[in-house]
Amino acid sequence: MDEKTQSAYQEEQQRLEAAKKEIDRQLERLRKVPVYHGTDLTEQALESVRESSRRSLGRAQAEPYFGRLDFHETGQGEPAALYIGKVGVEEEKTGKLMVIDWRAPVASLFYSFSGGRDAAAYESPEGLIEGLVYLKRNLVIRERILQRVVDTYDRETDTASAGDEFLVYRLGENKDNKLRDIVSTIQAEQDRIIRSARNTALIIQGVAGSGKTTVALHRLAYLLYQYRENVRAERMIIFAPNAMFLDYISQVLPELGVGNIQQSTFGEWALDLLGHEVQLEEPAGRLEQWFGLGPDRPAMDDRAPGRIKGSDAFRLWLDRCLAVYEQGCVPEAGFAPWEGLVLPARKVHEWYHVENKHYPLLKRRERVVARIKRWLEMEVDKRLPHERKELKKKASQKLRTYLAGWPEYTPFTFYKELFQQESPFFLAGVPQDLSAGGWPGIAGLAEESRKLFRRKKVQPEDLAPLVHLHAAFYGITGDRLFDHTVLDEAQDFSPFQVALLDRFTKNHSFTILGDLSQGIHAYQGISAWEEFSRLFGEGHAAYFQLERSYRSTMEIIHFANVVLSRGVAGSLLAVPVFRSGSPVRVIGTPKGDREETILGAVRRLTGSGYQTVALIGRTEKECAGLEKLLDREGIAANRIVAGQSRYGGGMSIVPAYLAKGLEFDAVLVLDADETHYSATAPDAKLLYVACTRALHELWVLYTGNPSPLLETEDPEFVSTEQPG
Ligand SMILES: Nc1ncnc2c1ncn2[C@@H]1O[C@H](COP(=O)(O)OP(=O)(O)OP(=O)(O)O)[C@@H](O)[C@H]1O
Repeated sequence: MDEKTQSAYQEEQQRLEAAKKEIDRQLERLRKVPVYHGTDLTEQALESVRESSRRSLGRAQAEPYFGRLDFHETGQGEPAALYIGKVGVEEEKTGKLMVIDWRAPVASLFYSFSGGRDAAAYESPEGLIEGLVYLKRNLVIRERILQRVVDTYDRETDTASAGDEFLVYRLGENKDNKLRDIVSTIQAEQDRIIRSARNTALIIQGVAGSGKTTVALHRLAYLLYQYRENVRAERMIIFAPNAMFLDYISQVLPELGVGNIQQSTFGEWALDLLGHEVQLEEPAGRLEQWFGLGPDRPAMDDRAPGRIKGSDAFRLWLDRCLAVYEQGCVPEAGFAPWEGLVLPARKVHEWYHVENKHYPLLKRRERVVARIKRWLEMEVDKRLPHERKELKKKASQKLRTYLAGWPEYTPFTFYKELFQQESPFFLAGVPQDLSAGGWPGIAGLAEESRKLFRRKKVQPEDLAPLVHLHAAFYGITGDRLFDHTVLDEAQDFSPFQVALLDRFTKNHSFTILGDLSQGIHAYQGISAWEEFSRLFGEGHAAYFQLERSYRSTMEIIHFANVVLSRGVAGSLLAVPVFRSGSPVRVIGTPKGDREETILGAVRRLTGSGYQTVALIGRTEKECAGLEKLLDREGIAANRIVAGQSRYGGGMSIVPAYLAKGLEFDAVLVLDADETHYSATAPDAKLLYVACTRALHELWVLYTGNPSPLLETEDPEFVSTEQPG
């Protein structure tokens, strides 16, 4: 350690001792105050403030801060040393900020400043604040002990070289089985997204490992801090592809001190809203259909049911059907409860189409029916008392018949009817362009849907239409509205889903993140982000692109980029952080040696001290075979299957299509031959997903001929030697 570093270390050591003392003292004092359980409202409010302080200080105790920025604000006395941590802490006596919350405006400088003698600036509620940065320092404190002091900028020497070095040090660490917060190393391009204004739909295209999921979670924490008067955690929601992924990311928000944010899959949310009127068809068969091998795989193009039912055109078609229903649902004839009396159709139409126009469809029906009943009662009352009983009986029978011509649909019964060729809505609603071949598969699709609906089952792509109908029939109540909505793996969402969620989200407040290159569910997702941005209308959406990848070593990223570019022309390629590791190993073996090679590779990787290792197969069946193989050798592994809700970590066996979003210290991709991964876009995306799950080490195994997507030539990044 040179002299300068030593003195910096000592200075920080002293400062840390003082900070710990102050935090401990405050916490001790607060813990001594008995917890108030009474009913006095003022006392309750005070208790809630104390409880929140106890929690914050408790979190600050182990790691009070992670960064320091010496900033001299223009026009102010002296440079101030600002310490930045996960929670803000005030010095009790002076009220001075001892630690600044990472989300505070001034802390943004810590992330955006990348060196240079020029003035730096940050946005504050009072306007733009300018000044000079003298020092930017990263501090690693673990369990109250100062472990590292790294200056990433020093004005004296005007150096800003160590920024990446510190990041690379953090990235080089092994991962346990959960995603973690990144507050100490948020990058400037990520920070811009995190701190973007609330009332815009952010669409973030980011390469694999660019921190999209992590950034979205940090953004939630930021919004809760910055707009605490207007947004509530329980009114925010994260939609993720499956329950296991939600489990995998479940640590980040608590680490950031945020609780109570709703987390769901789109399916769960929709089924709940529909009161479980329908059930989802088991996903396994569908996944097998799309991710199986052989010639029966359907084309992932616009003819896929998910693309049709998820399109905006389908939503517009539904709206036309609803309009047809709305126009024609009130019976043509008037209501005649008994001979000589008629409630003219004109009157009922007026009640429905004019007076109650602003109510949702079924609410309107309810109100008009109640009105007819009131009218009837008044008419009965006008008659002689001894006639009334008989007339009432007759009238209710007539009313039943009258209302039978005005059916009370549920979202599902209405939707079901749209798929019947003879339905008036189906015929009246199908737009010309569709029947003229806009949706070539529509007839087959309708037939498939009819079969499924008979069993009261639906596919995922039916859920957005059903919720759309639900909203038209019953409206959207205030308690269903979100202050902010996050869509992770958004490339797998349909335009219909996004347009629908926009109705449930206040002020287009969205964070939509994904990667088109990982769009392996192209049978339901999108092929360009404009499919979403145009839904929000001019000025309501902003687009960001993240190109740097933080997860994997340079060698792995280089290798994965080749896979992608060989299958998908013109795709956005990841730029690695300068972190070098071992070359990717591409190992070809004769068929008879496959099992031995796999076992050898597994033993080598698990013996290398990695905490998480994944064997990524192509199909569910092949993964089951791998599980058996390891089991026979007494090697413990968790096989990941569709629909599971927990992520176990350690050694995993997983089909590539379920590995999306996850990451592992080391990855072994199996069966990367020409049959399993051909030079097509869907296969390239799948193999790209598999390869980009690896942080530090990637091995790719094949028997027979290698996949044409594999790079086997470049010795700088790839080794084809058999491991000794
Ligand atoms: N600024 C950063 N500092 C440290 N680590 C980072 C940073 N940004 C991202 N990472 C790490 O990179 C990895 C990838 O992050 P994340 O899973 O959020 O990326 P992603 O873009 O959602 O990936 P994918 O699309 O491949 O699922 C994680 O381990 C995360 O902690």
